[in-house]
Amino acid sequence: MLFKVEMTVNPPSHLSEEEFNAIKIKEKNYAEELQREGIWVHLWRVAGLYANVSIFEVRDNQHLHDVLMALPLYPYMNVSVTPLCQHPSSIK
Ligand SMILES: O=C(O)C[C@H]1C=CC(=O)O1
Repeated sequence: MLFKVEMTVNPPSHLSEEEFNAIKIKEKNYAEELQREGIWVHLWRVAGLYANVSIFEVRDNQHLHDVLMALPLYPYMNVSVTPLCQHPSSIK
């Protein structure tokens, strides 16, 4: 199942720069692992914003939920999920 996921990061004011950077390193490692596994299929920065537009390929809704809940930055993000299906004019 394919989903478009939009994430906007809201850096917390109660963490030091070092504490937040440590979370960002964990997030980067997890994001790279999910990309290597073929789960995080596309990851695009939204120009001018601390936000991304992503495509996830997962087994089911529960799988997507588990993947998103495990994001180290999840507590500091607004996340929006849109289910995708085949476009009738797509040649893929
Ligand atoms: O920077 C972001 O958009 C948030 C998040 C997504 C991947 C990653 O490494 O951090």
